[in-house]
Amino acid sequence: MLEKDIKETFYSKEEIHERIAQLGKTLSEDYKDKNPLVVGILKGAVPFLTDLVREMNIPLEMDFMDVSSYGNTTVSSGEVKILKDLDTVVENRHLLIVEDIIDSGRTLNYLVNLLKYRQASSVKIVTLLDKPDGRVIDIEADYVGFEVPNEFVVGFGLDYAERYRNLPYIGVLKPEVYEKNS
Ligand SMILES: O=P(O)(O)OC[C@H]1O[C@H](OP(=O)(O)OP(=O)(O)O)[C@H](O)[C@@H]1O
Ligand code: HPA
Ligand SMILES: [Mg+2]
Repeated sequence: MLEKDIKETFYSKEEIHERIAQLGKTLSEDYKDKNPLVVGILKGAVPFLTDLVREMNIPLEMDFMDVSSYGNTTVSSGEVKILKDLDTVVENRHLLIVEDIIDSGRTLNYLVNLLKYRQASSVKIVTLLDKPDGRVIDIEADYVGFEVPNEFVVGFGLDYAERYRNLPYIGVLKPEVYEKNS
């Protein structure tokens, strides 16, 4: 059903699960005595976060924020809005922001500045995907799953017009899918 809209697969289900297991192991070592607050950015980070925390065999807490800069398009508007804030006080906490992708860098730049301003002890980023050629703001993740080329990718949390988040792998859509929508 969903497969018929996909032109090419970049990372398979198996490759993604293997990489998440490695990241979880590294993070378990780096955060073992820190009781980190794992901050998931809705909605794209949900599939990655739920798999990642189950590979982290240490005490941790979770909270979620919803910010938006894309709406239903493939181009960032440049403006970041908070749609849902954290419930947790972050002062003196070690924060690990979990994202599905860093593209322009605007979302994460905004979030890192905000959470540092709120006096977190440390703020680090783990992202499933990094699209370095999309960058408009100079920001890097501390932990990266995979690099992707400068194309609009979907799957494993990443959407096009709210669809394809439940695809269990990462790929690109056939051009006619966009044509149907425009
Ligand atoms: O580096 P950037 O150019 O800022 O892009 C990355 C952000 O954009 C997407 O979120 P979006 O705002 O589309 O919300 P969603 O996660 O609900 O799809 C993605 O999940 C990242 O949060
Ligand atoms: O390539 C992308 N795909 C889906 N959502 C995104 N948000 C930023 N970049 C992307
Ligand atoms: Mg999106």
